[in-house]
Amino acid sequence: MSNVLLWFPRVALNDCTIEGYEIKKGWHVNIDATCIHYDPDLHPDPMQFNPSRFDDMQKPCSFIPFGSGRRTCIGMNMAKVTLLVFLHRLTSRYKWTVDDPDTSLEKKSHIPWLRNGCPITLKPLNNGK
Ligand code: HEM
Repeated sequence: MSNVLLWFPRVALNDCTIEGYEIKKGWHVNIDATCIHYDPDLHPDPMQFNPSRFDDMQKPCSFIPFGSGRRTCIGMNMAKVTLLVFLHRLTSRYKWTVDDPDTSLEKKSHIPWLRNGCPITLKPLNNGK
């Protein structure tokens, strides 16, 4: 599962131990969202495009595309609504034809892409109105 921000930083306010790792006060810690999103223990078969995986309750902090905690993305809800409207328009007003059915992925700078670039053809339904 791809995420926009690959990792985000935090500064430890106190000495602490997380899962056996000692972290000293003042250390800069990067939360590696990419690593979390590709962990097969959290997301079985993580390279598979499977929106139904979100039907089940997720373990806390296992899916963090908008970050987590006090500095969570303040645009999260705006982004979700914008994407909802955008996708609704694309799916309800156009007929989609996938030009190349190959679903294999390749990685570019840690981010997985469809190898074929996902060529599709959109034809407006009802003249796009
Ligand atoms: C799909 C769209 C977006 C994604 C995936 C995204 C992702 C993120 C992530 C991962 C962070 C860091 C959170 C953290 O450190 O815990 C962040 C921070 C932030 N985002 Fe977004 N973002 C998106 C859209 C937006 C939009 C639309 C806005 C504004 C209209 C926005 C404004 C901000 C701001 C101001 C912060 C800094 C918050 C802080 O440090 O307190 N983002 N975003």
